[in-house]
Amino acid sequence: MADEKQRSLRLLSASPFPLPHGLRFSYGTAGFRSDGAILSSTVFRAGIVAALRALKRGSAIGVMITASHNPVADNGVKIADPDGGMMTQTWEPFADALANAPDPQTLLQLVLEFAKDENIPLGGAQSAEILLGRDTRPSGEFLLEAAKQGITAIIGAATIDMGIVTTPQLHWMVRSRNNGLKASESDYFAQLADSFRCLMDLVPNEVEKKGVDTKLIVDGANGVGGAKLEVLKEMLMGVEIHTRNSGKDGEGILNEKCGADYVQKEKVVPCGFGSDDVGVRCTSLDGDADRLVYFHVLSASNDRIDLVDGDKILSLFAIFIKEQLKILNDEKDDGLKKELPARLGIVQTAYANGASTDYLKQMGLEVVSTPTGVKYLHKKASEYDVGIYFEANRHGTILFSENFISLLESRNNELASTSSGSEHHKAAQRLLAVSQLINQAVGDALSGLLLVEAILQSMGWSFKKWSELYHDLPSRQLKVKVADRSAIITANAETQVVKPSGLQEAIDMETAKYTRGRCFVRPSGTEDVVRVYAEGTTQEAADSLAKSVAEHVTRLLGGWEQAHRKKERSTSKILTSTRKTLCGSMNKMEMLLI
Ligand SMILES: CC(=O)N[C@H]1[C@@H](OP(=O)(O)O)O[C@H](CO)[C@@H](O)[C@@H]1O
Ligand SMILES: [Mg+2]
Repeated sequence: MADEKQRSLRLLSASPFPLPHGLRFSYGTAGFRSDGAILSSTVFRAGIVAALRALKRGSAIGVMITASHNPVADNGVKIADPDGGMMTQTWEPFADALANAPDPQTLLQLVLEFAKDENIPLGGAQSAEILLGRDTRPSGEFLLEAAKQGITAIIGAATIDMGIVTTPQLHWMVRSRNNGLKASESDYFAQLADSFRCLMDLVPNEVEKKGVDTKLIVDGANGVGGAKLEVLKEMLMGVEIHTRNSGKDGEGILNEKCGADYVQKEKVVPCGFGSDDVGVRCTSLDGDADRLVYFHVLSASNDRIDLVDGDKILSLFAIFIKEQLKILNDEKDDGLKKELPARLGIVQTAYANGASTDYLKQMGLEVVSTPTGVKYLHKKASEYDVGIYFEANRHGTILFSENFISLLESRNNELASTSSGSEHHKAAQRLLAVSQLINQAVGDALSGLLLVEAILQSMGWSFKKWSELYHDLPSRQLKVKVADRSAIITANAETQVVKPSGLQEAIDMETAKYTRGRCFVRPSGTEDVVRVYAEGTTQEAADSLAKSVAEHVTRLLGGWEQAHRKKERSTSKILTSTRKTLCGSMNKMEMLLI
């Protein structure tokens, strides 16, 4: 045992991936993210964190190499906890410290101290599994190897390479494996296809007779989602899926002028779509297929779209779930009044369009707000029997509590024997199918789009009807580059600035100039920018509110333009020299692998 421990420590201190000089890495909104060329040390160290987490929890942990909607040259790494959710925030400071340890000795010291504090057995007495996945980025292959080396530097930790997968697939696999369920990619596809079929079988006859448009064109962002959908669609009935920008045969560049982030932010058609698609239901995934937005191409003569974003997808899901719960608890059908208590909660962030929040509240739903990032929304949603969360950019899912599912299952069994085929029974079956279809680990564009399709067909809704549920308030998002975005500290789910002083007062003063104006600023967790969001009753109002607040941000935090340019120059020098070192390491590693 002592020898094993010695070996582990030797591996750690011989870290083959030096920290790029002068850079700092931070476990942001969705893990570490940066230029893929400078991430190997970070990914190696994230591998160590994942291995320690797996040993601590005695369960499988996930490591996903992706930078989602970012440009193709970027990459990132995030860790999935045993339940398939994001790694607990309490470990983020350790992940940050490890990622920035200046030399192997400090790295080793940090690992030893942390393992001691957390009672993590180092020495091989306990074993642990880490599931690894990556998206289609070219730097992914090398970074995956860096992660493997970090993981296996901790004796007892073993890697299982799941290959190229979507982020939600990897999270789903971790969750399923830890729940003792089948967890391969084909199991994932089978679960989605089965539960989708179940929902389609339950489409009311009168709606089916009327006929609903079944054609859907999917923009795969030239990423992993398009290719996976090609496989999945072969297993589906009742929906006619056409994929574009699926990234095969060098079709296009990842996320470039396509994908959910582009479509949602630019509000224009993605590349590969045009006049032939006017009036057809279209959807865009992002680069790692955990986001999705729907749209209609409005006219053959320009690139404008009618966008249905996360807020409206959330509203559609909320209407459907609320309706099924109502039917289930409705006395009329068979006199079998048995209340199935279900606390339904809707979780949004400050980026949710104000019109959506008003709409959901008018429907009598409980709506709460959290800071940006799935980790906050997911945690909040899990406090409900049924919690639906979405970011406006469409990161989200529906969570069902274990207690609710077990009550629902027994209710379903009871109804199957007493009133099979009744409306109560169908509602119970639909809710169970939704809980199987929608990814319980994390937001998932593939399962999300199948649920949207099934609900539209169940309710007999056209895209137009859905899109006209409510009218978004005009909004504008701006990015402001400042020398140090961490100088902004926010409170109240990021709607108020606490520091620097004077900024919130300036925002309040500008906002007061507009009817129904709303504006907030926060430092991005994934890009080196401060984000400004503004809403108003007209586009001009939203634009001008955002612009004037952006000027205050620059006034109070800027003035460091020069410093920023200096920083960029030195970063680009670092990047060039790191790329050279990296090529050396890659060659060395290839030799090692051979
Ligand atoms: C306004 C916005 O779109 N923010 C995005 C973006 O976070 P920022 O911290 O704002 O950079 O990336 C996150 C991870 O993908 C996503 O969760 C979030 O919604
Ligand atoms: Mg993503």
